[in-house]
Amino acid sequence: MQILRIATRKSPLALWQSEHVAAALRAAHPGLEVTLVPMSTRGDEVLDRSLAAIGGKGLFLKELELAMQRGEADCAVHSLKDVPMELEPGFVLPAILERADYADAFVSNRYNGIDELPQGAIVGTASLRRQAQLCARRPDLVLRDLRGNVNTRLGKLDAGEYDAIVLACAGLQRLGFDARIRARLDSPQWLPAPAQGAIAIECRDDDPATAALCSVLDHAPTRTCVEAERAMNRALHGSCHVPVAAFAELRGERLHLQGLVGSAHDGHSVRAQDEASAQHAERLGIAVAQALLDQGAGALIAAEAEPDTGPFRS
Ligand SMILES: NCc1[nH]cc(CCC(=O)O)c1CC(=O)O
Repeated sequence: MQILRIATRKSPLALWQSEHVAAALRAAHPGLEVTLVPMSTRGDEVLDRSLAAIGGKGLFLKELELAMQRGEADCAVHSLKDVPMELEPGFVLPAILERADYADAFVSNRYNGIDELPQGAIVGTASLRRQAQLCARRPDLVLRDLRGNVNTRLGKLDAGEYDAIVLACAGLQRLGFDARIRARLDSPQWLPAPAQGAIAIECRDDDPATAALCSVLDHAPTRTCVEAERAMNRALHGSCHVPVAAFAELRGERLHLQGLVGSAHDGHSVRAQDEASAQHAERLGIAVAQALLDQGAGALIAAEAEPDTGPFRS
């Protein structure tokens, strides 16, 4: 019998996503045995310092990629929004699964949305992208760092450390916390991280057998959308510690992309949007990035990109 070993982080969300992929692969390939290889990564262990400061890029992937190189696992499952814009050489993404809810969630035990928060309320998020959008909408809010996995973050909210927090709807829904979503923060007023809500499978590029097994889970419309979002982020230099948001959607044959670059400090932000044929996803991403740069996005990114300035990612 053929066996496929999936390397995964150990957080509840990572395990859920890997189990989800394992079940889909078993259903697609009767007779295939699929097992999980849970691993710790540096990104999971370092919770007290800014991830950006310790070299944010790919922190959650490195150990899983080493396991694939050592032959201890065949593939790895990731939240695509945590995957660097430039994949490590020697690796490919044979499948990007159909996107779940792309939106951010407003979570609070007392308030129903951002506009209901009292003056000076404390909102927790480690994401510069979320901080920038909060600050643009409500400059009076006090933004506080919030780290840890989804369960940990909800625990800190419940302990009274924050009036509200912002998380991804997809992660909450996957873990059964739908009922905690008090408001969906939706486009066009609020934009998600590039590729938020999409799960990707990674494998070695010299392992076509694994790639072929995984590729049955690929969802072409999702791939098209996230290609545009990631191309935009890449063109902006998009490491993960800049406040960049992007959301693409297909309307028939046309692909629409909205992008935002903001400041987590003064609420200043620039936005752009454009559309193209679905075949030109990458070109569309680059065009929207250029439109953002034309409006001064470069200075916003440079201002946030100094080492040690702060938290990371979305
Ligand atoms: N930054 C961590 C992370 N990576 C992916 C998700 C959610 C699931 C997804 O976007 O697919 C989360 C949690 C969050 O942002 O609330």
